[in-house]
Amino acid sequence: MQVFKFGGASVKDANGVKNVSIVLQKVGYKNTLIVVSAMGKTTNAIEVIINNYLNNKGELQSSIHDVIKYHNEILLDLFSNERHPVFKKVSSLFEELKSFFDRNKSPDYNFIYDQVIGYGELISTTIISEYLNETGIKNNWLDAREYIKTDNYYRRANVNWDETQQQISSKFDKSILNITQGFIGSDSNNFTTTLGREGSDYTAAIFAYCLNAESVTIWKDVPGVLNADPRYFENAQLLNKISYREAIELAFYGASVIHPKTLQPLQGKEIPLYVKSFLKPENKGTKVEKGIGIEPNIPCFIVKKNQVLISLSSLDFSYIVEESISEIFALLHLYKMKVDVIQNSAISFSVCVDNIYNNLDKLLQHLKAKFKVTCNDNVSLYTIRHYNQEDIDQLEKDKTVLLKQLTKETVQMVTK
Ligand SMILES: Nc1ncnc2c1ncn2[C@@H]1O[C@H](COP(=O)(O)OP(=O)(O)O)[C@@H](O)[C@H]1O
Ligand SMILES: N[C@@H](CC(=O)OP(=O)(O)O)C(=O)O
Repeated sequence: MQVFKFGGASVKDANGVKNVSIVLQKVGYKNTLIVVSAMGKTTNAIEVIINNYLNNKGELQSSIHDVIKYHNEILLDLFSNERHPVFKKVSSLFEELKSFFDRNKSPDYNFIYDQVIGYGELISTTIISEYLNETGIKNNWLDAREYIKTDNYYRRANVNWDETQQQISSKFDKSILNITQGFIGSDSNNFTTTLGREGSDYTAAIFAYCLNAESVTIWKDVPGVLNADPRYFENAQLLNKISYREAIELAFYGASVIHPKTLQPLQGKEIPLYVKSFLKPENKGTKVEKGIGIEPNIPCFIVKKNQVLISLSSLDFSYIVEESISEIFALLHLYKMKVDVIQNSAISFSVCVDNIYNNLDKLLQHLKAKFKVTCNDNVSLYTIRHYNQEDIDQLEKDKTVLLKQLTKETVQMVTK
């Protein structure tokens, strides 16, 4: 049993979908589960729909129409016969989405978000499943929400492993080619939940764990895991092999090529993870497995743009120690801030965060009641694993370093 994951970038247009079929034919698809994300930037587009529903009703219909149009163009390119049942299936999914807005009475943004955002994945898998059937790759479409069971912490739900294992063990047919959605699950009341942005890799790992799969392959627009994001660093090099530990560290520091939660279930059962190019599927890519370090052994660079550096000091020169630090962390948790780096001294505390859920203003308001607060937004966080001084000097050139932290293996710098 193997699990394949195709992300939004791999199915951003009709050619991408056609390429999924080519990849499957080249590498084989016996006893395979395919996990797919929403097409291209659909998740961002549905976020716009949700914001319009809540704050800008006048734009709601046109933002829905944009997403329908994008998918219709892909459908028309893939299916020459407009009477093909896929057209009806996709339009009923859009009808369902719209009818949620008509019915909904909840004012809870996180709940609304999760009921709507997963339509990107439901639609993409419907289109791809039908297209593969059309090209002779017979497959079975599964609703991931019937398998991935979670709590109701909407937008970053936690997996209920026992329930999920039970659903997968009792219902999943390993002998056929299955296709399902990444990113979504459901709670005990069967409301849709999501696993956090970019969570489809994690879905693949959850299924792999519960199915005792032999491997997971994430198909990417890059040759594999590189020692740096090629969008920001020239001459990024392919890492042939990395250990789970190293991959967890890279993902944790923000290497967006693998979702951070993905590695933990895989390493638990020593299921290897391959990261390969969907353009050159025959190439080896990167293998993540049990073992030591990285091969080749070179420094790895990670950059997270658009972060926020919050610096706090006490109003009355009292120490910022255990009690106040735990209070600060409670607020960071409450506002779902992703903490990147912290640094503290006697009367000051700095934290660099990723404001993923747009709660910064609320957090700052809360903090200002207790601390003197300064905030630098739009800063970049650079991390180098296995650094040397030359790399640091190179990075620091032309930048203002606001915070720097070194350990034996890792240096982190917040820069403006
Ligand atoms: N260390 C890295 N190695 C390879 N790619 C990286 C790395 N860090 C960041 N990336 C970026 O991740 C991108 C792939 O992720 P993403 O676009 O989210 O794909 P998907 O939609 O398939 O999930 C690459 O195009 C690359 O720019
Ligand atoms: N579609 C979701 C889940 C996901 O994992 O997407 P991708 O595989 O394209 O990063 C998102 O954009 O967050």
